Amino acid sequence: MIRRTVHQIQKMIKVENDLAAFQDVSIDGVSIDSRKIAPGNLFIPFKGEHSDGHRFVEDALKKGAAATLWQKDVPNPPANLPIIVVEDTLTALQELSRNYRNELDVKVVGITGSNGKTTVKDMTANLLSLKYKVQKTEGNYNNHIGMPLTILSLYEDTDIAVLEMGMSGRGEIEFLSKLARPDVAIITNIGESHLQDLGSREAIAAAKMEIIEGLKKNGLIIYLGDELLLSEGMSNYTGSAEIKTFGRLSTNDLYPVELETNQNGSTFKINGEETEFSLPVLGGHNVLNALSAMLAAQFFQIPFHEMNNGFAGLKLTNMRMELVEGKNGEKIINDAYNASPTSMKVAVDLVSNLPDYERKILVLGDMLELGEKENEFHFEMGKYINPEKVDYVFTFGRLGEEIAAGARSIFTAERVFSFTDKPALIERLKNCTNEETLVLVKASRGMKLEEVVNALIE
Ligand SMILES: CC(=O)N[C@H]1[C@@H](OP(=O)(O)OP(=O)(O)OC[C@H]2O[C@@H](n3ccc(=O)[nH]c3=O)[C@H](O)[C@@H]2O)O[C@H](CO)[C@@H](O)[C@@H]1O[C@H](C)C(=O)N[C@@H](C)C(=O)N[C@H](CCC(=O)N[C@@H](CCC[C@@H](N)C(=O)O)C(=O)O)C(=O)O
Ligand SMILES: Nc1ncnc2c1ncn2[C@@H]1O[C@H](COP(=O)(O)OP(=O)(O)OP(=O)(O)O)[C@@H](O)[C@H]1O
Ligand SMILES: C[C@@H](N)C(=O)N[C@H](C)C(=O)O
Repeated sequence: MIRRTVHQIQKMIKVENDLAAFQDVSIDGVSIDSRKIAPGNLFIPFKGEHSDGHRFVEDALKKGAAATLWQKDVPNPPANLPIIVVEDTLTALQELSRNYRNELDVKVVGITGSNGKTTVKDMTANLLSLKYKVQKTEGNYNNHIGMPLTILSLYEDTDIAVLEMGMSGRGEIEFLSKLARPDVAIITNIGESHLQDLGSREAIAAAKMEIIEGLKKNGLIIYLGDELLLSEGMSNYTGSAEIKTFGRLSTNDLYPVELETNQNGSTFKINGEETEFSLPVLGGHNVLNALSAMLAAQFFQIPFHEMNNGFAGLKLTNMRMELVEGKNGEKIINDAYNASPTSMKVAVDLVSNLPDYERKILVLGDMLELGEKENEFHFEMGKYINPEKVDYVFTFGRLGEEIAAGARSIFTAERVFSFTDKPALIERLKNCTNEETLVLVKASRGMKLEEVVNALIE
């Protein structure tokens, strides 16, 4: 992580006060939360929804912070302390990370897309770790605050940084890409996430393709070639970066052959290779995610035939197709981190086609931020479920009731239950499960459906 003196920091960001007395103070890492200060940190206070981080500056210093930023418009900065006054603490965080990134000899893989960013980030980091010292976005730190923090956590000797770039509006990916200046840019897919803000899938695709704006000239663009919005958008690309596509279609640079999925994961081969790859994570969509990671690893001279070792120990960030067991012996796929129609259909397909379960139950909640067609998306989701492959449908939330309505148009009524009260759903669900049952739990982050999973486990 970043290690610089106050003297050096003064050259990296615009400072508004005299720091002569603190020139040799050395910072080691950055924190935005005084409750998580590590010795030597630079504390960066933000004004938040509930409180102003400036209230915790002295506490942060007492807890071992070496120095702290202070936003100029906040009155009464404590005197005679290593306090660096700046115009705006968020801008200062971003500029510090931009300049730190440019001082490092690190290569960067930037990942965006509607679904799969975190998964592809984990896969790519695993493959690159076969040969390089790699750091990656932790958790979901992928926005205008999280990504700069990730960059500032990089060590001087890190070879490759794998950075997740998230967005919910136009211009956000361009900002992140120009800050991180990736060598490789991956666009996982175009779904419906953030339709509310962007208005159309075309606009979502355009927003994701902003990742090219900061891409190095001799870099590589990797995208889902099956997605027409991307292949059309990329047909206008006139830059000098290389382009590689992945997908199910054989028109892609990389595509799976002999793909088999089961309850332990998937096995597959790729065009032009004899190696059989084994992916220990559920879902055919994760094979596509793996292909994009493989193209990134190939760019850094890791041969395809060595990549199985990178998949072997793969553990995805939690709540992404996470298989756990409940108290009744039921298997639960905890896919509760987030949901959009594309990702929910992929999860329903997986459960519908997994063999060896006597009973399959879907627990589906609201998919948020879908805009004015949200009811239609949910009703269609309900109609998408196959009553010959799924036994019961439980829904949670206001929009979940639309899923139930859609399901009831093809299921008999006693197989569809809709709830707006989580304890009631849990109670009913517990009476439906045993060791031969498979349960899928999935909804948008805001629904916190992991609480259902936790209730089944505890
Ligand atoms: C700045 C910050 O830390 N915000 C987090 C904080 O928010 P809140 O406003 O509630 O803070 P408070 O008012 O409580 O406190 C103000 C500050 O004071 C600090 N502090 C407080 C108490 C104390 O004793 N000591 C202190 O120092 C405190 O740390 C504050 O800095 O808490 C919320 C709840 O935990 C957090 O959610 C909030 O985090 C914000 C949202 C954030 O952006 N955090 C980033 C680090 C991050 O990357 N978070 C990711 C999620 C990113 C995300 O949503 N990505 C989207 C796509 C991008 C959309 C983009 N348009 C956007 O706006 O995000 C996606 O779909 O993936 C994560 O947490 O996983
Ligand atoms: N290629 C894909 N196609 C469809 N759904 C996917 C794909 N990859 C992952 N998913 C699903 O999308 C959800 C989120 O996965 P992941 O966290 O990897 O994506 P993300 O883009 O980081 O999500 P978010 O933007 O919500 O943080 C999970 O339910 C996962 O199963
Ligand atoms: C935080 C935002 N980017 C997001 O993921 N929204 C989903 C839909 C949610 O919060 O549920």
